[in-house]
Amino acid sequence: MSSSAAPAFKPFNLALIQLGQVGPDKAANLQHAREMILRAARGDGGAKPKADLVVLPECFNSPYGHVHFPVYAETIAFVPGRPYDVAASASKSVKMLSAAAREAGVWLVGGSIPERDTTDSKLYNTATVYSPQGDLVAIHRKVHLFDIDIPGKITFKESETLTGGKTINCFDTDFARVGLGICYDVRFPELAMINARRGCQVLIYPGAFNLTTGPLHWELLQRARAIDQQVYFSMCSPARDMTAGYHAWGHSMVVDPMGKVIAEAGHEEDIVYAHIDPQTFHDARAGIPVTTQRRFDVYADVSA
Ligand SMILES: NC(=O)CC(=O)C(=O)O
Repeated sequence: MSSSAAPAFKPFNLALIQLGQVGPDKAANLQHAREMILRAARGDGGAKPKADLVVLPECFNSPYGHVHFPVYAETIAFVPGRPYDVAASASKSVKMLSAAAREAGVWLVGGSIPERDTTDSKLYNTATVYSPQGDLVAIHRKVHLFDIDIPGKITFKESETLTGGKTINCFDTDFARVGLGICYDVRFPELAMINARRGCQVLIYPGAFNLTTGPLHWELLQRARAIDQQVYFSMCSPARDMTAGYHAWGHSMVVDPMGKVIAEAGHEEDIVYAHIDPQTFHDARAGIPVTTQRRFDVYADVSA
């Protein structure tokens, strides 16, 4: 987590890969993700502007489900602030993502993958981030585990095999400070607030809502976080696959700091592009100055 001043917010192009074909064959998942990263970075062969920052969805290299996490888990052993040797990494996913970011020359939020910690063998749902040089610059372990039980609809218990992360994470690019979360983390405004109060102008959460919670909450939560923190907020989902064990909602989305949805996918494989304009961010904060109207004399500052 950076404690320095955030970089000046500059315009940039964001591309979300709503990845399809995520099946049991990890090598095939990685190969397909790589092709889509290169395609997204190049603006779909020139049809769209080239992307500066590309995002993959939650659990892009493995089927989504607690039984799969131990089988697909990879060790990463990233220590913030220390140089990371991608070539020596045991993670095939890290190697692919690093090479793809470097080849495409883009910042890359590499969705999330099941991760096994090298010291205690605990499993995490972990996002990794790469610079255009292919350096692994940040990770985020999903803090809030997706444990829900809606009778007759959906029961899911990530905590059967996963442990929740303990840190709040962001990274600096040459155009913005970007805060990270993963899926269920969006339901906890504190995480978004802390990253926003630490200077993030953009919050990105790989995610995979489902056919029960997606229609009601996916857009609402993103617009809520965008408005209450006055930031760009974006979630990137896998495409829906009704043959898979988990049916993702899709609808990868980008919301501006006024709460307007500026880009949205359907439920099939797609790449969604959005131009991120800092003026909207500055106008939102100038016009509705909640960032300077907080009453920490009345309630606690959770970001302190
Ligand atoms: N999959 C998740 O982590 C969260 C989700 O689907 C929801 O909150 O709903």
